[in-house]
Amino acid sequence: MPWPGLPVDALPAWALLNAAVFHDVKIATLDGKGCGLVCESGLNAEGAYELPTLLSVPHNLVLNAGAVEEYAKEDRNFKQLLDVAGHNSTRDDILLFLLVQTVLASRAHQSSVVGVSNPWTEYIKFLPQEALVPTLWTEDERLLLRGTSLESAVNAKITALTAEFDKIQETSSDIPCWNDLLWQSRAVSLRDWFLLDALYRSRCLELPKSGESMVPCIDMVNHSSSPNAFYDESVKDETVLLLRPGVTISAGDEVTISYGEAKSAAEMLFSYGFIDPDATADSLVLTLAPFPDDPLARAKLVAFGEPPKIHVARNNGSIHWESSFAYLMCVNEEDGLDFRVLQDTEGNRQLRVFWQNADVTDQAADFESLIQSHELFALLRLRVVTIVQERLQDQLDRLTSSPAPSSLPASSDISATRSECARAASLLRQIETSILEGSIEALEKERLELLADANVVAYLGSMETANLDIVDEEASNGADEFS
Ligand SMILES: C[S@@+](CC[C@H](N)C(=O)[O-])C[C@H]1O[C@@H](n2cnc3c(N)ncnc32)[C@H](O)[C@@H]1O
Repeated sequence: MPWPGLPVDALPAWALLNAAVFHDVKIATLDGKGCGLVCESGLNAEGAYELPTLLSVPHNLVLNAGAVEEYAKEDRNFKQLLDVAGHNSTRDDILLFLLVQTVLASRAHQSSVVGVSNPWTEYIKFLPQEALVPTLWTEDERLLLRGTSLESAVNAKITALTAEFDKIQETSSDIPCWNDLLWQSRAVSLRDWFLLDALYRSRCLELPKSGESMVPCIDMVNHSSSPNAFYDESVKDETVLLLRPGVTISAGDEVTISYGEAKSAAEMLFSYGFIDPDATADSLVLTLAPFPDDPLARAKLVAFGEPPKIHVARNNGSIHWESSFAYLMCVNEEDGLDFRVLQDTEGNRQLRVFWQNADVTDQAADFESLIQSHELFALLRLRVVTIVQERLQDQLDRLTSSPAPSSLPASSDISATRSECARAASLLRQIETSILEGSIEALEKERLELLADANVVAYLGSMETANLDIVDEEASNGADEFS
């Protein structure tokens, strides 16, 4: 759709009309970051009893689950759309609302029987029409993520977004007014849906009272690893941007908040389209799949109930990793694992998980605790460490065998990629390579320690003897056949 746009210079007029108040700050265009908020005169929160307010936004402008419901009460056509295509999550409902506002904004000069205008119909015109999040990268650009933890995450998100868009089209095409407005005139494309998703992800906030929300004007504030401001909800239910305690800022300084100190480089790039090398948590998350030849693989996945993952983090040089599924993955029937399908009196069938004859269905996601007291815990831990180490090694091999953006010749496809994407991908690759190398080394150390554990040595010794006995037996059976 022709994306509606307004210059950001017009934002103060919108703010005035809608009672959003800027105090000593203004919107400005900043190098490499799009728009941002800049201080107009010096402010000081040192020893202040009341922290200086930089921006206040009335509650009626906050876009959250409740606001979408309220809008649906005013607009029965939107209610119909929401009823067939929404009500799955706050995010989905907000995206549907934004989709409608965008179409209304882009058709402002044309008469339409659907859609009630509201402050967001205008505000959406100030939002950027581009976002550097990888779901909006070109195919060539996405190749730069090969081997990083974002490779599969971005592909999965693209598949999910495409399915969402197809579903909205399918369910709303039966409603004549929405069919006319959204689909028949081809007003909306899949790329629009990707952009709305990117805008939502990079601009939504978690407010103490209003929950997951988009807040106009406050969503213009950029991120810094040493932020000078923070947002909150006031007693009057306004969303306010306040100067941080103890902070002094001068005219011309940029006002910034933190988008989350605990976010990894991959999360920052995925949600916001940039990586702040000073402020990302040294961590990564990888998917984990059960052994392809495990006959219990399907049951384990169903019992676990969520996509299996490995989390790795490095704090002050020491590695921490966690993978609940790896514990379930490494136990089998001979260890005491069992699955039974039980049927209740109403005929509903349910998969139950048993560990050493006890029903542990409710603890299936925490097998680490369940096996702590097992006499062969060290052996089970060795299996888990080996699984995790092999998965990380596979990832590292994939990462290092795909060429880094900077090592590609100018004539290669890299020239078809934007430099911001190449820079971000290159930084992500460096960060993840270093975490993977450090983690593999730590896991190898633990693996060697476990191999020296007395119980493990005794168990492996007994297995070797048993194997030799089988070989002897087979050899003597073979001799019989030829005698
Ligand atoms: C909440 S919006 C902030 C307003 C945005 N700059 C604009 O022009 O509308 C978040 C987006 O701003 C940009 N951004 C914020 N902080 C940044 C930073 N420190 N470095 C680079 N880009 C940043 C990213 O594009 C991010 O997705």
